[in-house]
Amino acid sequence: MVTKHLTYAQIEKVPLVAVITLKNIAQAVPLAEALKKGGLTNLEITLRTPIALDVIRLLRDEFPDLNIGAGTVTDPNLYRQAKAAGAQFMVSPGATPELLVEAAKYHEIPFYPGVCTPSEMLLAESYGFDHVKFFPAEALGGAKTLKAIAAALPNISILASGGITEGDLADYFNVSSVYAVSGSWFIAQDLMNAGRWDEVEILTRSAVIATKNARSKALKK
Ligand SMILES: O=C[C@H](O)COP(=O)(O)O
Ligand SMILES: CC(=O)C(=O)O
Repeated sequence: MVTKHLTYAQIEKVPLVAVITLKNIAQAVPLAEALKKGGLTNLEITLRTPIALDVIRLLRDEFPDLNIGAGTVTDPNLYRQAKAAGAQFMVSPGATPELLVEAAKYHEIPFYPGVCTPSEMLLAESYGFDHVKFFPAEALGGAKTLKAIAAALPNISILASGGITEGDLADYFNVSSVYAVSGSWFIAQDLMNAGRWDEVEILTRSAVIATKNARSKALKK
């Protein structure tokens, strides 16, 4: 069983991860600044664009106080490249045995294998990963599905992602095994393209406050 890493604990402090896909590297620093001012510290840079590894390197240099991870880490080679770029955590939409073996070599870097089913959760756990990403959460039935799974697999911690918006947060955090959510609903591409960073900051602050409220209400139950 994986011990609780520093970065798992860091995500748990503000249990919200921004999922960021950037095509323009000039947006990286102003976006990270807006997210940071809004109170968010966990940034997942998806490896879906050619600049993604450069963005990770840049943000690690510029924001030593933020938790910068890599998303869409779909094979061992991408895992190694993201590690070399300085990613502090790794996320995948799904996982192959080869990827799980590679990630298991570096348990100091938290890895969230993507899962859809209890079988995939058990497979991830058998490689030592008890924190997984449930993706695409809303399309898979969202909190209702997770509640049913948590009844049988209460020790697998869930990062829920995919189609989640602010109004869904209470439902997710009411599921005992959900420890964090991730998404992009507060990072509107049109605001970024227009350089309206103040508005990104406002949306981020709202998402952070809603996340903290949803979790603290759930913990009091
Ligand atoms: O990694 C996850 C998703 O791409 C984030 O989902 P979202 O863009 O639907 O919030
Ligand atoms: C969707 C997802 O989990 C990823 O891109 O990493």
